[in-house]
Amino acid sequence: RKPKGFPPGPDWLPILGSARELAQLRKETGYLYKACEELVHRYGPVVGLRVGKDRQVIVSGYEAIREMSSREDFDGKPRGPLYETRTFNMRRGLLLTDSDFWLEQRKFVIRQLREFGFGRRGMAELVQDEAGELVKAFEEKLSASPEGAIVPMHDAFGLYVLNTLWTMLASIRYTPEDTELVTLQALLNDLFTRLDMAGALFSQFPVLQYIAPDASGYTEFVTIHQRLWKFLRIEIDRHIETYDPNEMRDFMDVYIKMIKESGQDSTYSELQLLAICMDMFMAGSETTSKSLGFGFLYLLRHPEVQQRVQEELDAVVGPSRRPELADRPNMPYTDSVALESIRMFMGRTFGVPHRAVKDTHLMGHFIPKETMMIVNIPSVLMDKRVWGDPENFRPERFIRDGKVHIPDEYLPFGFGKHRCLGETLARSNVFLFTASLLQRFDFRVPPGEPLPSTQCVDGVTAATVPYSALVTHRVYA
Ligand code: HEM
Repeated sequence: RKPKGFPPGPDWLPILGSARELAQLRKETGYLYKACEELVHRYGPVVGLRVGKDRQVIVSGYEAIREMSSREDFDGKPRGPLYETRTFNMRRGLLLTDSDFWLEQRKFVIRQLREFGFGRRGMAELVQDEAGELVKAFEEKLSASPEGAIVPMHDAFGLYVLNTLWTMLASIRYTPEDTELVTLQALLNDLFTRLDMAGALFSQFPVLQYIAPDASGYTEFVTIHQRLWKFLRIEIDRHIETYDPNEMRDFMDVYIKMIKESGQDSTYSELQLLAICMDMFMAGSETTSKSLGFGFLYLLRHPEVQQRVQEELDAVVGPSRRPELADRPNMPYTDSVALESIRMFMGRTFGVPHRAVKDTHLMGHFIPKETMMIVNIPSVLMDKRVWGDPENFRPERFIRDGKVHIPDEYLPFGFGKHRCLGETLARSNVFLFTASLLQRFDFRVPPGEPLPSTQCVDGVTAATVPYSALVTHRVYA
């Protein structure tokens, strides 16, 4: 039964709830975010649904999202098999935890990451080094065919983005030869195209875990996560074995120190460390690399944007030294290309869901305790009233009087207490990776191929369709 005053939305059928209407809309429009656009059109900015066992509310538009994200009533994170299976059937990590446990852990993680790299100087060096490695990888591809190489771009960045994070976490750099890591990234990417931020079939209809574990995707979900746990566990064990209390090498060391010092009843544990690493692995690397994937797709479609970035690079950096993060204030156009790349990615991706921790109201509607709140970020980042032409890749939209101006409605990193803690690193990576590649190379559509499509692949986070670029060395005048 719909609770009285619950937000308007599709009918609730027995067992299925609104799942059929939502699935139908998704089929017609091709994407969950487009289906939600249609629901907003029909019912308004706060839409109420029931999908299987989950009572869900889709929150859309700047006003509603800002209000929801800034109120403690909605600071909870969803419960249920999807969210807990990934962390050993417990509520662990940072992405999907709440209450005092999450507050304490989030505070600790932010403080320690600042120590090991988020602080401006440390992070700048780290990101610059990794951008250098990325350029080197492209140089190698070109060494075999100096007249130009066809490079798959949609997955060109994952490893290097992950390295910026993993150096801080565990002093590790991976290479393309680390096959288990490359396989894991591919498996997770693939898995994420079959789930979405609103849940998974086996989570909304938990009985499917038992009667149809394979068909509902449950077995695959568990198997891939077990493989990831094993992979991350090896590094944690290595840190425990070589731990020296007098020499803190990275985040893992300080976390282990905290476990040793804080005792059994504290929120610090090896499983929590493993869950934090897993959250970082997922939230930190694929979001940034997919933003870069969207960015380069639009650069191929808009050679004039690429040329303007290169003109700015020539004027500010020149050909003989590498771009640095310190150049960013003098490169508003390239910085805006980074902002626009992230907008194009999150303009098709939902935020991490929240949960109402008590009976409350939002925009005049009654929201019962335990309702899952789905944050429709595309409704703001693709809002015509805010951006005018949101579908167009137009970095100039962020420039006012020659400086970068970020409107309040630019919220790809969320809002409020759960706001993304990797924003600084993500923006730095997208800026510097883009600048470093465009300083050395030109990117064009391979001869005979059409422009890469802007149709994306739906999933937990949106991805570009696979595409390649013809990469050549830049010729300086
Ligand atoms: C372009 C890249 C990125 C985008 C678009 C992005 C976006 C987001 C969004 C929308 C949220 C949810 C905020 C909310 O619930 O209101 C979030 C949370 C989070 N992000 Fe990011 N993120 C990015 C990169 C990163 C990076 C590099 C890291 C790692 C350092 C990271 C770690 C996290 C964590 C741990 C959370 C959970 C925060 C909490 O609930 O306390 N993200 N991110």
